Amino acid sequence: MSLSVRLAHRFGGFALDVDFDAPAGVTALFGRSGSGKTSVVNAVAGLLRPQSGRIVVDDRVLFDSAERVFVPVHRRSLGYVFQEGRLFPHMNVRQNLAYGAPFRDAHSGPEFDRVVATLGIEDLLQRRPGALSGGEKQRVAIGRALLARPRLLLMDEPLAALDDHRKAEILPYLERLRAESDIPILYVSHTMAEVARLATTLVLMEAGRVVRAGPAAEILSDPDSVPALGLRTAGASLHAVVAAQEDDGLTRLEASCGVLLLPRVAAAVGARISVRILAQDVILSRTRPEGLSALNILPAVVTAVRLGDGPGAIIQLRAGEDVLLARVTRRSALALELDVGVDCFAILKSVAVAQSEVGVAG
Ligand SMILES: Nc1ncnc2c1ncn2[C@@H]1O[C@H](COP(=O)(O)OP(=O)(O)OP(=O)(O)O)[C@@H](O)[C@H]1O
Repeated sequence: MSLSVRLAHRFGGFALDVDFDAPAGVTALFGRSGSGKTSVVNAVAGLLRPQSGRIVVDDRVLFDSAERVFVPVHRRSLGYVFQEGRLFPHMNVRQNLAYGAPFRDAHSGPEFDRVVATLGIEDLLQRRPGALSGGEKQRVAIGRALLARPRLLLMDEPLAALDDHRKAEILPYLERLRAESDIPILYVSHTMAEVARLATTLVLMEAGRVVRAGPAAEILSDPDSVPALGLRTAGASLHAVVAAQEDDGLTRLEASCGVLLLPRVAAAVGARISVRILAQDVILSRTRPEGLSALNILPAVVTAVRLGDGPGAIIQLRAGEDVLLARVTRRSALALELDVGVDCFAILKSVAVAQSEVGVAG
């Protein structure tokens, strides 16, 4: 299943002009406030009628300005999850889940059981929304959207109203949804950690336009995307298997480039995980350093160098089968002669990896 979006629309001085495809998996629309993300979602939902363009889900045309096709909101078969769960307060969770579902087995049956289990809401079915936490409400809202059997799920900042703890609690459910559902999910966020963890496809927006679109891992680890992604949040993901939980509170991970030791990662031994390493948390050395407190020193090869206009540089590295980014000064990049093909060592500060940066490998 897939979504194809091409649209142009003008609101006063703001011009929206986008063209992208969203295959199965999570397609994140990422960009600054006011870049046009919500307007795109509204056009796909049928809440905004663009001045021109074409929107197709699978083979179904939802909008085509040339053919004068505009399918109204209620006939688009889309699931929509907002920032606030918007559940009915007088209904319990089971009734909320069944609301709007076109089939009788929405109340019970295998489809119902599967959705409820994916989202871990089995124990909440009799409760009313007033007795749920913010994260639980969002899980129910996602379940309700799924039980309506949508062709596409639209999620506009679904975690924005939650604190970091609740966000971390709900992210594994979204990862499970990504793995188990073949419905494309269009996901709006301006939180890079969330996007890096969930997105399979990334659409970067700036001032109403798409500046990059494609596989998320590729764009996130490309030094040329760093200006659009933000210097402080730029980074790449390492894939690893949890090898052991050590007695001193560290978790031993095995990645293709070597062993990593991180503060306790809440995952079972044998689990495949991905760890996001921020570019600003990587130091480079041409020789293997001795006598450093850092535990994680990985052999790597420079694969790209991007010298910015200012004092900084972004270095892309290959470490085993993974790609890393390092942010260093232009002066260091030149002094260390960090050119493409050069062997070096990437030194990671183990404390730098927050729990929210550890996800299930997609
Ligand atoms: N109905 C409207 N009438 C006039 N201008 C609008 C309308 N809807 C959106 N805009 C303008 O279009 C631009 C894009 O807004 P949009 O909400 O799509 O951005 P966004 O990237 O989702 O922002 P945020 O992250 O803050 O939600 C903004 O400048 C906004 O003021």
